[in-house]
Amino acid sequence: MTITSILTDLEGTTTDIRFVHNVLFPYAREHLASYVASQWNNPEVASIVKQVRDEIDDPQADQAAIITVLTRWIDQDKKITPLKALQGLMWADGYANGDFTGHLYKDAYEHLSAWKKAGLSLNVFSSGSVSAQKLLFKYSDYGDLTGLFDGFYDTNYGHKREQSAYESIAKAMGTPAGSILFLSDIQEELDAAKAAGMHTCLLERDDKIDSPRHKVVQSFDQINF
Ligand SMILES: CSCCC(=O)C(=O)COP(=O)(O)O
Ligand SMILES: [Mg+2]
Repeated sequence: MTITSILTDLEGTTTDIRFVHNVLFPYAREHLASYVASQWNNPEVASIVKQVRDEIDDPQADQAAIITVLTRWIDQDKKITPLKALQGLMWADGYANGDFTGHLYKDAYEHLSAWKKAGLSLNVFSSGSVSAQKLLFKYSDYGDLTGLFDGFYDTNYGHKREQSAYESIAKAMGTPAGSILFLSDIQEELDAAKAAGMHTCLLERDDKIDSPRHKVVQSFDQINF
């Protein structure tokens, strides 16, 4: 197989799931009410509020109702596009204030850097918004790594367990699916990517994965192509 491009998931693949669940999500939950209240008239937030109202099919939902819904979605780890967009906006403050830096496994950092040097195209597909993806790499544990990447894709291209999302991303990348290697810790995401014609590799960072349907590795050190 000739791989020219990498498409990688973040949480559980390049980045410790505990950073996302124990640092990023609680930060967004803690700041949600004050952020929505203070930014209510900000056009970007107003557009997110409209998307939330559409999602819950309640065009009259007031500020308190919107905050309640978003808080519930955070608690349920819902991968809903307007929640992800809002989280990205809130995390910008946390990163800029130095409250946290974006976690990246050392092996991911080393291999992404080496692959870039070798001429591969590097791309991200995460449920986190494109802004949130860029923040994680701009303020990463290894400094500003945004320059490593050629493309960032989020759920505006479709959900990560849907084949059509991978087809749309391959099209946007201008690369045949058969030349793309998709990396993820979630089998259903890899199933969808494989159905779209991509090569796949399953990252098993912490827990053993039962009956793997894809090539399994414990770190980027073991990825060969
Ligand atoms: C961009 S960092 C935050 C990640 C996030 O919000 C999330 O839901 C994780 O999704 P992933 O698709 O990277 O597993
Ligand atoms: Mg993941």
